[in-house]
Amino acid sequence: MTLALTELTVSHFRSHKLARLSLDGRPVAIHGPNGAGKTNILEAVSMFSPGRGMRRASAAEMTRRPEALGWKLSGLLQAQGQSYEIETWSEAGAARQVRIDGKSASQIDLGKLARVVWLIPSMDRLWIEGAEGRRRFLDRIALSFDPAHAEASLIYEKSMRERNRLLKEQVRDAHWYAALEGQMAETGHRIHVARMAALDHLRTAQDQAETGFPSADLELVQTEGAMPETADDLREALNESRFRDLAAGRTLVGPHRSDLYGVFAAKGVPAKDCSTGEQKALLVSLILSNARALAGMIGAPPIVLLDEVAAHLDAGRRAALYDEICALGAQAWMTGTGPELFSELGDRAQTLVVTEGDEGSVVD
Ligand SMILES: Nc1ncnc2c1ncn2[C@@H]1O[C@H](COP(=O)(O)OP(=O)(O)OP(=O)(O)O)[C@@H](O)[C@H]1O
Repeated sequence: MTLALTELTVSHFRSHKLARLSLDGRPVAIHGPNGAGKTNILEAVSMFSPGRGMRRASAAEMTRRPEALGWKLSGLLQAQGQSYEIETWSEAGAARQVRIDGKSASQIDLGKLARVVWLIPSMDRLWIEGAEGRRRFLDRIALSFDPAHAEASLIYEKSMRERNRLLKEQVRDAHWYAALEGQMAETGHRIHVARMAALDHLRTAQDQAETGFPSADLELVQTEGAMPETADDLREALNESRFRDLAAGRTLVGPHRSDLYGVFAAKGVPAKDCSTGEQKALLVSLILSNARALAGMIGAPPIVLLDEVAAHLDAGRRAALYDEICALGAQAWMTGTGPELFSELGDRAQTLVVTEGDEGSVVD
């Protein structure tokens, strides 16, 4: 089975006034000069996944300046052996809407059809910078396996923000906390289970891989103590932590205190101490494992967005990446400044050229 966009219309989105793309299911190699609007196309595709897309931008930031009041993305998606008309849009900075085959739907409904995963340049420092980026990276992987993960994360974060507000205001009345902690315990436990399951899927897929990319030993660790094992344990831990949390002015226990620890398996070196190229190769390896695992689970690999990945790999690894993408049958959308970065793909990919025109980006 395949999972691919065969049409994409990008309207008033970032630098694109109106772009109509016809896709044939092959990987899509997009090249053009800096600032032309290549990444904006990948970002548009990422908006078919639940949440704020690969740049985590607000609806207003994505609206084409200066004239537009909103943006719209529509496409024809081949998924689960069928063709779906999918649309998502935002008007005047309002919450993003979704329609599938003309009917109003949720972002998660769309995410169940359009599984999308990505690697973007800001992830280059993933292993070096703070734990939040690594949690987000893992959550995206978990979400690709189960789009409802997005909902659990949203509810958890909302409840935690509210609890942190109470803590900051030094509210000591237990009854204000009980319901919030109940909700945090239930969703927090779901988040933890989904992350552990995602890691299991990745490990299995890595073991089966013969891609020439290094594999990573991955562990989910807690910044402090251990993650409570059940929802009840987490509720109790939150309850017990109240006085400590009041002193800190924030919640100190829960899945928001988890971190993803990675080791370059063959060398036994923590990912953060690997060379820049090795760190990139580890990320590519993880995204390929994600795609392979998902193909095993739902019968089709996800749509894979690789922003400026080709330029950072040597020719051998680039060829290995392309071979793996083609072997998986994934519709990978890849960007680079010149066509030479995609030469190893030959006619296995479709090429789009993006340039800057008088009225915004032009796609040929
Ligand atoms: N809301 C917006 N309205 C209009 N233009 C925008 C908006 N947001 C970003 N842009 C423009 O989009 C362009 C950047 O597009 P994009 O990030 O897709 O470039 P790119 O082709 O991937 O370039 P690079 O090779 O440098 O990464 C910039 O010129 C920027 O000014």
